[in-house]
Amino acid sequence: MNSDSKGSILFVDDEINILDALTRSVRGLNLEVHSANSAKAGIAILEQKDIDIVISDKNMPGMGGNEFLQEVARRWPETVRIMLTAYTELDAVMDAINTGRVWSFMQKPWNNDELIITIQQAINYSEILAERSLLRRTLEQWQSRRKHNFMNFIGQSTPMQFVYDSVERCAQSHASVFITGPSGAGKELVADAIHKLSPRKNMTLVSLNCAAIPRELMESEIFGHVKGAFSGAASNREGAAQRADKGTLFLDEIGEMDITLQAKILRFVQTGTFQKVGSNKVEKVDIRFLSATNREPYEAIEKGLLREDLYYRLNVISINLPPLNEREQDSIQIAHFFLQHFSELENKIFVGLSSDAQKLIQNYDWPGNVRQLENTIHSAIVMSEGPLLTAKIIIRQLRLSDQKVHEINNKKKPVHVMQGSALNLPAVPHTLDELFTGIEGVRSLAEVERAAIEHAIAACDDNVVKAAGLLEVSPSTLYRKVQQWQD
Ligand SMILES: Nc1ncnc2c1ncn2[C@@H]1O[C@H](COP(=O)(O)OP(=O)(O)OP(=O)(O)O)[C@@H](O)[C@H]1O
Repeated sequence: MNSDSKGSILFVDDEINILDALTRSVRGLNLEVHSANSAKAGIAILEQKDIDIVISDKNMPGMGGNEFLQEVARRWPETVRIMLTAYTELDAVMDAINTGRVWSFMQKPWNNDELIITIQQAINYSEILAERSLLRRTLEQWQSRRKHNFMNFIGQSTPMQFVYDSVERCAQSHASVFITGPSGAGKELVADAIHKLSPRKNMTLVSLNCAAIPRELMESEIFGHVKGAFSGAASNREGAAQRADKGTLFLDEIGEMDITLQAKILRFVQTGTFQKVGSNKVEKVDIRFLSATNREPYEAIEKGLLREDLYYRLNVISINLPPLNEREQDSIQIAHFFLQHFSELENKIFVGLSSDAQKLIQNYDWPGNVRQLENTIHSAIVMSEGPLLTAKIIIRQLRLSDQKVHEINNKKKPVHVMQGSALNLPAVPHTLDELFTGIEGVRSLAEVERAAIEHAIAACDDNVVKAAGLLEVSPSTLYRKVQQWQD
């Protein structure tokens, strides 16, 4: 196609004077025009050129228009196909539209204005098809690169793909990483994955939970102490700093660390040097720092729980873990994984989750995130017998009231466009009544149109020609629209 033409068109007809007339009719449209006097010659052109629109006669010697357009649909599905027919064979043309061979039709003798409008609509449709196909290819590529599981993580949701990507990207560097996310969402798992994928993987990852260690012991836990540094310090002791030398130090719940100790940590992070408690000797180590909090960092800074300068030092790269209830279908996958894991561990025979259990797991909020799901499945397996893990067992473990169960069961989770490898059409209300209720009932015109058409077709017992009559549009317009939603 030449670069400034608006598209390319191929006319196929066994009558040369028709081909000439068609070519003349589209002269003003700035199209690259090809013509062929048989289906065979048309296919030869399609094999060589990039054709956007094909207009073919229906009745030709040799391969007829029907068969020809079927072949075009099979081999060049993105070429828009229009049938030209001298007869009012509406049923045959409808069948061709219905089965996707044909997008629209023109009757011979044609009206020139109508022909131009149909071709202009076909050009627009062809552009939509090209854009959609590019989008589909991009999504498919992205989908195929999606990680189903990553390191010790289960889950293939979109937000987790970002987490996996960030972990992979930052692991190789020396940069400090600050991990945020609610309790039990997998922050420690992130730290572990970064260390295992880093050049430091053969050295030690030392994890310190700042919330679990008493404040007065924390400094000694990190830097170690010398004999007699404080009462009870009966001998020299190495701290996490020394153990993590050439490796990684993970400071979990950093917002719980004593604020005065945070000043020492800042110096340690800046210089890599420290002194054991009770010692004047300055020691130097080579450490990569990872830290985490389940608090909102800026709130912790405002409340005076986290030093701002320390936060900026530790937060060269940030990774945020989404709560479990924002991870599409991950909760079901994780539940299956733990079901198998704990069945083996506890020597029980559980083969799967019942459908009501899956619905409950999918709709429940899991305030304690993956840890709560893990513990719930574990306790459910211990406290019951297989072979199916049912909603009833989970409800008992979670101690949910009837009211809560009712709320969970009636919750509507958002529809996720990508599931498995197929692309699902977004859900659209199927009746007009479902549309117009309050401000939330305001819909796009496309949705309203689709609902009106679906309503008409259903009301006419799937008789499209009758529905088209009631809607005052042509049946081919209706077929075209229905076909577009299905593509
Ligand atoms: N995506 C996941 N797939 C499988 N297991 C997971 C996943 N995320 C977390 N877990 C498991 O859930 C439990 C809690 O994870 P982890 O300790 O990493 O959470 P956390 O965010 O560090 O929690 P806290 O804020 O309480 O320290 C662990 O047993 C971990 O192995």
